[in-house]
Amino acid sequence: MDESVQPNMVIKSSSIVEDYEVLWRKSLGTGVSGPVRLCVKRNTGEKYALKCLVDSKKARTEVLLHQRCCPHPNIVQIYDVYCNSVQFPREAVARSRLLVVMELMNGGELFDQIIREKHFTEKKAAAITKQIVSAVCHCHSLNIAHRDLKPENLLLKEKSEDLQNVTIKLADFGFAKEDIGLVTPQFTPYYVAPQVLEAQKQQRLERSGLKTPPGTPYTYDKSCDMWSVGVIIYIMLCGYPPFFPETPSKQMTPNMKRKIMAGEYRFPENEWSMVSGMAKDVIQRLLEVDPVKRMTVQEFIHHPWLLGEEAPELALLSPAIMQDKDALNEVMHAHAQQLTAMRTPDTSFQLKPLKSAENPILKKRLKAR
Ligand SMILES: Nc1ncnc2c1ncn2[C@@H]1O[C@H](COP(=O)(O)OP(=O)(O)OP(=O)(O)O)[C@@H](O)[C@H]1O
Repeated sequence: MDESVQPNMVIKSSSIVEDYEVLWRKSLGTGVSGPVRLCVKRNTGEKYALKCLVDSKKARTEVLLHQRCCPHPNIVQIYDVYCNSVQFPREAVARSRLLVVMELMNGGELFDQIIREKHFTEKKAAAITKQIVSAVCHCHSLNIAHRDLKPENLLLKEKSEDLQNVTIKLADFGFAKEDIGLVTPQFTPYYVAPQVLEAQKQQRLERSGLKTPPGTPYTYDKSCDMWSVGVIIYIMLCGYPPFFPETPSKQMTPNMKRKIMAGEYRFPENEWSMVSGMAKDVIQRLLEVDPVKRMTVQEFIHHPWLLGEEAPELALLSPAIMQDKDALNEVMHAHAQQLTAMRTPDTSFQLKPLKSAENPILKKRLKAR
């Protein structure tokens, strides 16, 4: 048998070069897992993007969850996956790698296109958001949280003069997670207690053979995706992020964490006076501190702002502000850091086992048992 099969995933063990010509030196972009390369299907001449991942449980989860979310018009499509032994120059030995053939996104990253826009308006920002939300809605309805929603992972199908007509797709499922709300109780911050209850309810439903209804349940990881969408909209509308450190910093400062936890951000008059109240309402609901109260994707998809009917046609200041490449890189770095912080379980909230409690009243009670 040529293929190893996991539910929803077919991995070919035949050599990729039989089917595709891989242009190993042609990098389309680089991430932590190395360059994404160009490849051409031999029997059609069609071009694709190729991501090479060292074979591991994590890599297989990435591919599996990405494939589960395909096909969708706003998610980068996976066409083929191979598991081949590959040795790159400067490597001592060959390594088993997953070679993921994806649709080619020729238009680059979303923010690079926004910078080039001559007349970027709130209406366009709403149209872009609609596509992003459609992708997120699809993932969440399958109980998959993306957890790495950042501008670098929003790719354009092709280059265009006008963002209004371009298809935007979500890429990179490297941090995606099946999210049915199974949060280990000892790592659960107190404020997410309702979702633990919800998760337990869902577990009971699943055990009894009932399927999880689409769009539910509410869970922490999904709410993080919504927070990210809020940050991305905020930046599109004004050109800078809602939360930023006073001085440039490579690390996430305690003060930054405090600001995020307290929802401490503003709508400075200079850039925001030209933005509608409806857009601000959307941002406020997405940057809501309490993940339980934060707007879900199901709620957002019906929000009138997404229709863009009442959005002003005024040219926003954001493209000009984002042209400062260093500042923009700092913005993207800060957002990536914030996402990392959100993905890390907060061990400071670990609940002590009852037996090790120092509380004298508890000790007395335990003795009396
Ligand atoms: N389908 C595609 N078509 C064209 N370019 C792509 C495609 N997928 C990825 N790229 C380019 O390659 C870059 C890295 O891709 P990707 O984010 O999937 O890799 P990664 O190693 O997981 O990165 P990260 O460091 O963001 O986790 C992207 O930012 C983009 O510029």
